[in-house]
Formats: sequence, structure tokens, C-alpha cells
Amino acid sequence: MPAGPHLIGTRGSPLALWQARHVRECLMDAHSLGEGDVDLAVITTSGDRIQDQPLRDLGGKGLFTKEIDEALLRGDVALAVHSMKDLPTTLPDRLSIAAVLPRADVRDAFLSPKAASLMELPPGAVVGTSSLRRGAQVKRRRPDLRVIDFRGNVETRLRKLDEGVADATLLAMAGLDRLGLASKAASALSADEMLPAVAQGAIAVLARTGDEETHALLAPLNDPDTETAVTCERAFLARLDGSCRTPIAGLAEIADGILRFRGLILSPGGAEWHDIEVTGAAANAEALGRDAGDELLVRAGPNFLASLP
Ligand SMILES: NCc1[nH]cc(CCC(=O)O)c1CC(=O)O
Repeated sequence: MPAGPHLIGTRGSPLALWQARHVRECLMDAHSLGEGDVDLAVITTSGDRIQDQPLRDLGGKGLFTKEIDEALLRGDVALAVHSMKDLPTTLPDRLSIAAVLPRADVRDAFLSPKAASLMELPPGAVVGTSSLRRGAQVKRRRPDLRVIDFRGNVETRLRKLDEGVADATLLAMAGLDRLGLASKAASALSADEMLPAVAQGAIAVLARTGDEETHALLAPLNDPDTETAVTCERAFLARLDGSCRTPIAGLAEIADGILRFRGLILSPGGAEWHDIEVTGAAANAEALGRDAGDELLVRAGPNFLASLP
């Protein structure tokens, strides 16, 4: 054991802190560690600093992880905890995923003081979301609704909803649950109504490639079915684009070694979409996701992704 505690790098948002503390507890339980053996190191990322621009104009993913990756590579921290859906499909050189925690609720929550569900919102109502995926699926189901950009962390978005900036918003159920805010949800959207983001509800722990001690420490925290499901979803995403400019959704579910994957790409306005569903052996997760991505590219045609702004 090295001198000093194992340090966990994390963003400072309430959700990030909850997740990092959760990993800390899991590590302490798995290895019977004491209070001082694992500690958090809060790191501010560019994504946290820049609050006034839509995320997709800022170079997309990696924005919330760059400074934490650098701290890992320098050896300032031994591990880093991230919402897996915020991780780019290609990890930085010399970093790898050491554990994927058991997945929480994958669904999106519908929040509104005006209606119990998306379909019950009055005509022309305003939905606030910064997610192209959610916005496009809202328009797909309800072309009459107006989607406006809604940034900030979970608490900020809830405040904006209270202030009447929008009539409704959508947030990941997993995040609300973790923050003790599940009661704010009017309902949960089914995956058929609103297909979740790739890796939604999963927490990934990163470590330096080759840091065997930290990898061994984290191994008991890994959930194989969640790892398999997100491997399929991320292979799908990698095939399609991976930038924040394309509305993409994907969900793999595993039961008895059989994997069912649903994938969806949409035009930002939700008027055009292409979906796919495949089933196969969970052992082929990566190929299933990749092939589903290739098949959607064929179905959508070469102009679909190219024509997006
Ligand atoms: N993009 C922000 C983000 N990243 C992870 C979560 C919630 C937890 C999860 O989806 O795993 C959220 C908030 C949200 O989408 O409502």
C-alpha cells in the first residue's frame, strides 16, 4: 500500500460528489478499509467553468473530463469517477476503465408542474433541455412542442423549471435518485417513448493503464452485465458519430446471457429518424453494437449524418 490515501478525482457538482463518495464507500466495503484510506480530490473542469454556451458549441465530450484525465496521468489522483454517458467513446491514451458499477435506472424522468407526462402537455408547451437526444425525441413524439436550451446541473434545471422558464424538462432518473430528488419526477418515460443515452445510469471508474494496484483494487466493483451492456452501446455510438451534434440513443439489456439492443438516430427536429433492434449472445456485445451502427448508417443513407448542422 502506498503512502497516503487512494485519491479519487471528481468534479464538484452534487451528482459527481455523490458518485465519487459512492465509489469510496464501495471500495471501503470491498477491502475493509478505514476512513483515511480513500479520499476525494475535487477538480474543476472546463465544462464546469463555462456555463453560458450550449455544450455542443464547445467541442462536446471530454469537456467535463479533461482536467481530471490530466490529474490522473500526472499521478495526482489514482482513480477518477464519471457518469459513463459523459465519457467519450475513445478514452485518452494510457487511461482505461477499471470498473463499471451496477447500472441504476436507465430511464429519463419527465418533470413538469403542468402535466403528468409528455403526451399530456398542452399544445405548444415549452420543454427545456440541453440534450439534442431528448429534444429530438420530444419533437418526434410531440412536433407541436417548443424545445429550448436548458443548461446547468440538475439543481439549476429544477430551479429554472420552478421559475417557469419552461413548462417541462427531462432528466436522467439515475441522477434524480442519487440526489434524493426522485419525487420531483412526474413520471418516468419508457425506453420506447424516450430511448436513453448510451451508458445512461452507469458509473465508470478510470485508472492509468498498467496501474495494476489500482485495477486490482477496483476489480470487485465491476458489474459484468453492465460492462457488457455499455460495451455494446458504446460500440454503436462509436460507429455513428460520437460527437454531441447528433441525436443518438441506444440501450442494451441483458437477461440470461441474451442481449437485446435498441438504437436510434434522429434529425435534430425529430422529423426524420432511423431505429434498429437486434438480439444476440451477450458474449458478442461489441459486434452487436457495431453492426447495429453500421446497419443504421446504411438505412439512414450517406446524407443523413452529413446534413446535420
Ligand atoms: N449530462 C449530465 C449528466 N450526466 C449523468 C447524469 C445523470 C446520471 C446518468 O445518466 O447516469 C446527468 C444528468 C442528466 O442527464 O439528467
